[in-house]
Amino acid sequence: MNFSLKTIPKLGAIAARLSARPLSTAAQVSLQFHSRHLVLMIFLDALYNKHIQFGFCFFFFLQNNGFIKIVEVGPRDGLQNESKIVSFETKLELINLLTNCGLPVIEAASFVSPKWVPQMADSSNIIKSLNQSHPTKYTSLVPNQRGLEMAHKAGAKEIAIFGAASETFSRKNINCSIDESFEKFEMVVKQAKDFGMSVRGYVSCVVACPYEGKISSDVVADISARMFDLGCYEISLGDTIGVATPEESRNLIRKVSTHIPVENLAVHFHDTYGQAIANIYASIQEGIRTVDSSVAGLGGCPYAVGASGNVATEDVVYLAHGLGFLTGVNLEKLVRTGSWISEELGRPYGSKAGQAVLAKITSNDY
Ligand SMILES: CC(C)(COP(=O)([O-])OP(=O)([O-])OC[C@H]1O[C@@H](n2cnc3c(N)ncnc32)[C@H](O)[C@@H]1OP(=O)([O-])[O-])[C@@H](O)C(=O)NCCC(=O)NCCSC(=O)C[C@@](C)(O)CC(=O)[O-]
Repeated sequence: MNFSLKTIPKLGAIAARLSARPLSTAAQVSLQFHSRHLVLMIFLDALYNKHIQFGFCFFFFLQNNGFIKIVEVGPRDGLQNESKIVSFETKLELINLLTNCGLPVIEAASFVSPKWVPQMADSSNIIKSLNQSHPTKYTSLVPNQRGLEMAHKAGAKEIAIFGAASETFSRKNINCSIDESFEKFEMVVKQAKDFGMSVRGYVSCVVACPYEGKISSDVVADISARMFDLGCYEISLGDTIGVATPEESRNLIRKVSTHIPVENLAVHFHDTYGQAIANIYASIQEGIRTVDSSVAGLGGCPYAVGASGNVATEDVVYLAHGLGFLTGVNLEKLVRTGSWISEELGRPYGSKAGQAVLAKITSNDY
């Protein structure tokens, strides 16, 4: 391999990250500008020179350190709370635009009761209209057997079950106790696996509940472990009402990751108190590499009054790229998508990074 003056600081940066030390300023700058090319260059170089072991090490590094997987929840979590019904065409256009931005996972639908969440009533048609063999994975919420059957019939390849660490929230959200929800989930996960689907799991109210207040991290760890043991490949920790602070997020991840490997955890922060980006930064420092977010910061949970939208995907992408991680997401396309859907919904554009990039795009200075 040819080492150049350009590659040395970048390799130093990788080594620094591997040894969990902070990046030097020079390395941060060089990573921000060259990381995509560097990744490709090192990997191809390793293969070309038959440095197979090095190639595998690097691939392992990429899998575990260099890539932040963003789970875009805008079309589901973002839209489910909109009071005016969003047309099928607009939803589909949104999902297709997000796919075109390079997002690896998009939560596109929700097979829940249309009486409870009318906005998601067209989920079957949405899933039927998506190309399920596209590299972007499309996932859907499923609360019970009925929802699973509908998702399967529509052609869904992945579902997400959703429970809570609060008894009251569980009853308000899915009309059953935590234990009853696990009885349903057990059957849903088993049948989903028989259908060849993969299953993600959500735990809501991981820091606090809108009805019960503070939630113990021991309870969260226990519920998350129960869900993981059912066969979910990933557990997303939901700060449903967006009250967490970075220290609380850090402590929570430390606690839950004593039960579940950190690679199988995701974070899902709402931004009610403007702490979501700080919480994600703390989570990344604790080893989290999967982050849920919503384009333009859309959203809110219908059963958590006052909770604001998810952290904006644009802000997460800007943070991740700034830290030298890859996301596979084209920020400019994402910003155009975020600005478009905000206009469609008649809302102000809810991403700080998005607003800044948009100002540059429109002044031709990007
Ligand atoms: C779970 C249920 C269905 C129980 O609702 P239920 O009323 O107890 O259910 P049921 O079995 O008695 O059925 C009642 C009616 O709903 C129908 N039904 C039953 N199931 C389905 C289904 N899957 N799809 C379509 N229809 C369904 C069923 O057929 C029946 O219809 P009817 O006979 O009256 O005409 C209901 O409580 C529900 O739909 N809840 C959904 C709540 C929801 O979507 N919340 C928002 C998502 S969670 C969230 O946002 C948090 C998260 C994930 O983002 C993470 C975070 O931020 O914390």
